[in-house]
Amino acid sequence: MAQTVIEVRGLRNQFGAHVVHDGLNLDVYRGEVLGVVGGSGSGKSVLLRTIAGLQRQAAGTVRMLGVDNQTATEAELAVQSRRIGVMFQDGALFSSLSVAENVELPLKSVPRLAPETRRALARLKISMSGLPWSAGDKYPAELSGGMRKRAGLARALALDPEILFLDEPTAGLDPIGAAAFDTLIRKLSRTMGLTVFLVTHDLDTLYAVCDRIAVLAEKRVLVTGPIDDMLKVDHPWVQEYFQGPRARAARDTIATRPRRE
Ligand SMILES: Nc1ncnc2c1ncn2[C@@H]1O[C@H](COP(=O)(O)OP(=O)(O)OP(=O)(O)O)[C@@H](O)[C@H]1O
Repeated sequence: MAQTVIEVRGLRNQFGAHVVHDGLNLDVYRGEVLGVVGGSGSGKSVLLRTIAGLQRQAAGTVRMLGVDNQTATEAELAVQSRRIGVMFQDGALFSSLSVAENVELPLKSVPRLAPETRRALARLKISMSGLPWSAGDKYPAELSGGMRKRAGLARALALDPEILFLDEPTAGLDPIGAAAFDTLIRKLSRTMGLTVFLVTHDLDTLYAVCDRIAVLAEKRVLVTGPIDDMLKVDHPWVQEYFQGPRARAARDTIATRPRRE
């Protein structure tokens, strides 16, 4: 039986009178890649931020890695935050720091880690993210969008997280760069046993990378399941998204692309 690493129950999020989530339930299992989809403004990023501890819910419970975010102590939340990694759309790097310095930053929270070990670990994560060794000395402004994303990924992986949160990892990448990023995510999840919470609009990514999909609509998780199950869901947005011409193209693409375990 798969272990639940994220358990969300009765979640409510709102900004003033604008209710984004209401009665939202979700389970995420250890080692899976969960793709979170939904229309623009359906609350995918807000859900990611709430689970990752970057913002507090108005009501409901969020339990991650056995820690309830409302009853946990500050110390427990600090330990929990070191067990997850978050990669934002544009990498969210500090522009005044080199890539290596950006990746080293989370490692500074590890007590008694010698500076040379920290540097070596940062370089390791940079190469795991598919960047050349030399990229470590570059500043974010000197990198392409795709390289910045990989640098953001390297930083998210710095502390060997158990859960990786990715917000639109392939947005803005050309199709070849996006496919390469999909392959990298799949490889990392399989080799490191990572659980991945992946917010995306990219149908190719859903087909290539995700074990299960969660669809956000009507302020909650409408349905979860493997991508093939989505074709049977009787809901206008789900049908339009998963049965439209782009979905058909993604299915055809993936049929000709070997899925790497
Ligand atoms: N800090 C905030 N203050 C006020 N409203 C917010 C805030 N953050 C998000 N919202 C609102 O919450 C709703 C959900 O936003 P969110 O960014 O989660 O959507 P999304 O599903 O990720 O959308 P997209 O696919 O367009 O990125 C939106 O209507 C947004 O305007």
